[in-house]
Amino acid sequence: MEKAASDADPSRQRNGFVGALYGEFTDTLDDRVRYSVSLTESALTIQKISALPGQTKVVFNLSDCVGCRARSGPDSADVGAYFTAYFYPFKRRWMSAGLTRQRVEQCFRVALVQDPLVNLQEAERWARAIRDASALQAPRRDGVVYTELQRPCRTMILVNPHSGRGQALQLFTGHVQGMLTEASVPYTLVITEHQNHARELVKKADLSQWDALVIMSGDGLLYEVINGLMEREDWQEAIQTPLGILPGGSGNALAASVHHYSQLPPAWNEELLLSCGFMLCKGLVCSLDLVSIHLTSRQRLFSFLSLAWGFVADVDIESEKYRHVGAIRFLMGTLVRLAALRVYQGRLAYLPAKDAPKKDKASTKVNCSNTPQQGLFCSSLSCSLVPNTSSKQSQKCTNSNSNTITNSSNQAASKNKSEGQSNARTETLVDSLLPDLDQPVPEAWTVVKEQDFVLVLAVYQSHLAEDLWAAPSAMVNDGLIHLIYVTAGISRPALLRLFLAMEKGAHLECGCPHLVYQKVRALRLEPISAEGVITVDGETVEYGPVQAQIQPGLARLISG
Ligand SMILES: Nc1ncnc2c1ncn2[C@@H]1O[C@H](COP(=O)(O)OP(=O)(O)OP(=O)(O)O)[C@@H](O)[C@H]1O
Repeated sequence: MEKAASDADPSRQRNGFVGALYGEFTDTLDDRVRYSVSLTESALTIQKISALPGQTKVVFNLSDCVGCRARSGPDSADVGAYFTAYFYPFKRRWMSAGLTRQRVEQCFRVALVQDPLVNLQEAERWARAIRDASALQAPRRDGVVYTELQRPCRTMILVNPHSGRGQALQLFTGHVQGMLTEASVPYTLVITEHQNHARELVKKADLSQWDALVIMSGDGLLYEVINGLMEREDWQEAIQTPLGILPGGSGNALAASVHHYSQLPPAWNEELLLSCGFMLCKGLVCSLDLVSIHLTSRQRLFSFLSLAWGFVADVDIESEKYRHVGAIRFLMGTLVRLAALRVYQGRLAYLPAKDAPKKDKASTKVNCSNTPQQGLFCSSLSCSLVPNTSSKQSQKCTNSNSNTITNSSNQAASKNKSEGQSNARTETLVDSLLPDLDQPVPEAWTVVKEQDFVLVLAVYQSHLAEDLWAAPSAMVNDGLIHLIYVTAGISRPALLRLFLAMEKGAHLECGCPHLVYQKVRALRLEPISAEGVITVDGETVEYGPVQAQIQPGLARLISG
């Protein structure tokens, strides 16, 4: 029998949570087993009544709860009603070390009176109170600014049925669908039919119908969605649509990064999927850095993960044929490419981030003392908005592979002139740190002396794949491009050691003289080698000169 429900007492309201609840309910299978159940703003405590001495109560943190649902009895003979709370607390893995989220449900029978409707109302009251309290108890990290997803969150879930080992749809139905139902997240499943299907769809979609766009695939599908959103006339608003990631690919770099940011023990495969599903149900949203990438044909792309050239890009593309083996495809690709190790010739320059170390053994910092470049070291949003008619858009491409990286003091500065101009209807995002691709880089940039590389990798999330912790200090919105390059001369064993160390994020501490790591805000790469592969977020793009700049916090990501 319920003893003290205080939902009407406003003095007990805090942060939207309405008072504590206490009740006594029976077991769903055995009426003789009774439980006392109490709900506070942070926990649900359950104790068996007349428990034997030594039997302790069970406490569930509401930060682990995704939802609670009420229902009436299965048939008219049962006057009782039921409510079930769904938790995903950390538990020790079966047969292996470490902790992982595991599903636990707690179901109670409410039979206060003989009137089934009254019992149902009581069950619903409990379910609502548990849901409301749980929504306020999402696991948050200190120092991260979150907003909360709209509730109920109308979610479009895009699934690429061919991603990874071709099991994304089965993984969704097996591991995520039930969780979303438990969390009362209404969703519409869209199964992509071809490449660029998702891109075209989000480009034309009525986004007022959706509170979140979630991708159940590898990183390639999210890349499509982000670029589709940025191609819209209303891109400024569109790119604010919260994005979510559920790992269904073979790399799953963003999913691994998001899991890592939430400071949880490492997780792979289905455990990683469960973790990302849990974050989706909890519905916290933070900002996500994007990187604006300019190709030689003037095409502009938006990237959330990486820009790669050389070894990493080759392995990514060449290992596509091993995708049926899952994440291990990268190791197989690495071994194959190591056997045929290549040197890639090109020029590299970058704009160091303000707090980057001043000295870099492998780089030449060009004197910039007499040029007013402060504007280039923006610590906040380094973009501006100009009408679509901007001359930048209409300029003809005169660039080629023979372009030479040199420094110039006036290029980016002249770009800054356009800052502040805007047109409410069609605005274009301007990359104020970047000169035109056919112009020299500004003087504040560092031009790398070496021209023989094994790899150049710009990454803006912590992970490049589930087991490749490429940029250990990277955060979802740190406003930084983490530039890693390896110069020619590295031995095969040393390169293999680097990749093996990357599994634990230890490659930067290997003391490898060929590896350089820099935090930057913009970069330019000009391949000299006639043939090669450049990838953006794991997708092949046009080969040739390319430059990029960070656009801090341009998008929004469901995170934890
Ligand atoms: N139905 C589809 N048929 C064929 N290609 C698709 C389809 N849906 C999406 N694609 C494309 O497939 C490519 C790979 O998708 P995605 O990166 O999401 O999966 P993946 O390559 O298996 O994952 P990962 O990048 O983690 O290895 C992307 O270029 C995407 O645009």
